[in-house]
Amino acid sequence: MPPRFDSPDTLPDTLRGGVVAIGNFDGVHRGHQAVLNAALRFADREKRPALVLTFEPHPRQVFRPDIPLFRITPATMKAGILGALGFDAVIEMGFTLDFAKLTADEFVGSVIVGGLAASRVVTGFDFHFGRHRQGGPAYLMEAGKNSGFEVTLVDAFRDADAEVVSSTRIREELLDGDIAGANQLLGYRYRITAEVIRGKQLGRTLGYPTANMALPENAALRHGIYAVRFHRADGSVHDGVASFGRRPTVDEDGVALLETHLFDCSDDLYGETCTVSFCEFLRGEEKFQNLDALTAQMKRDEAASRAILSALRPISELDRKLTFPDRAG
Ligand SMILES: Cc1cc2nc3c(=O)[nH]c(=O)nc-3n(C[C@H](O)[C@H](O)[C@H](O)COP(=O)(O)O)c2cc1C
Ligand SMILES: Nc1ncnc2c1ncn2[C@@H]1O[C@H](COP(=O)(O)OP(=O)(O)O)[C@@H](O)[C@H]1O
Repeated sequence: MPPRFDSPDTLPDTLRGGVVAIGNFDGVHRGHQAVLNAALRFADREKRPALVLTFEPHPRQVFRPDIPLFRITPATMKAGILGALGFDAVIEMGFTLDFAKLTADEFVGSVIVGGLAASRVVTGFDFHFGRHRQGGPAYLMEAGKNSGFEVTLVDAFRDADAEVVSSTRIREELLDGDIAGANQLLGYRYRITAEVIRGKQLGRTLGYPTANMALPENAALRHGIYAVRFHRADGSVHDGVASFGRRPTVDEDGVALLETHLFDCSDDLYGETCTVSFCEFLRGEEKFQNLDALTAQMKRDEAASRAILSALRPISELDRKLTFPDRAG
């Protein structure tokens, strides 16, 4: 995890004067990675620290608090992924309605020049900042000339079908259960981090103990069964099969839970913060007539998941670092 700051004003001198990628980067998807990798290359070439300036909470949550935003990458996960990409620090600038009132000039003066003393700013083609989104790409280029920092604007990144990769598309695919599609756009396997909580203690009696996690209420992931890799706090990785949903067979009106059965672990996981990497969608959630029918299906799910996971390969260098940390090197 790289160091995280809540304001550029608290940066140590060693991290000032860097190459700074600016954006919300929810998901850190392939489009974001095009911007982020450009910043990393410049930082490497120019022997300067590589930083990300992002905003917390997500500005959309501040402007539209009535519409809960499903974050693909909450702040801590985002910082972890940025660290895996190679960034030296992440600045998670507090975003408030007052902060949003800064003019583009004030933002450049107090944040880019004052706080960060940026040598170069790298953003996407459509990044706007300052009151009423008044500062766009042309404004930023001009400000860079006047204030002495370089500006790099990175074009929209498109997938193989020439469609722009976006967080909105990824949210739609997660809701559809198209994990393979979402993973392709992310450039790594979609992951969720949460604490393991207690459930009904029924799983163990079925021969399928499951590590239960509560997800945010608005987690827009399709209910169903998934082949997953499970990352424990000690860094160990375990293959497993997970169910996300309301468990209609055993729980009439329960809340949706993510429950993972690990194939090769019998430890007590309660209270541990763990991460689940989603590798493939197996089937939708069903209501079974009895527990025998459910466990018979769970056995088939386990077999399907084992077959998929035994042949699983990284889809990128980033995915190798995140999903296959034990096979690094
Ligand atoms: C591989 C797998 C598949 C599952 N499929 C279903 C399902 O289709 N329908 C359902 O109601 N519950 C399903 N479940 C959830 C089980 O009902 C649940 O894990 C079990 O009741 C244990 O609950 P507990 O962890 O609270 O003890 C599934 C769980 C696993 C691990
Ligand atoms: N192979 C395993 N996979 C998942 N959890 C396991 C495993 N072996 C032991 N456990 C432990 O058992 C708990 C799950 O047992 P279970 O009977 O399903 O209870 P609960 O309803 O609280 O989830 C997990 O939270 C974990 O602490």
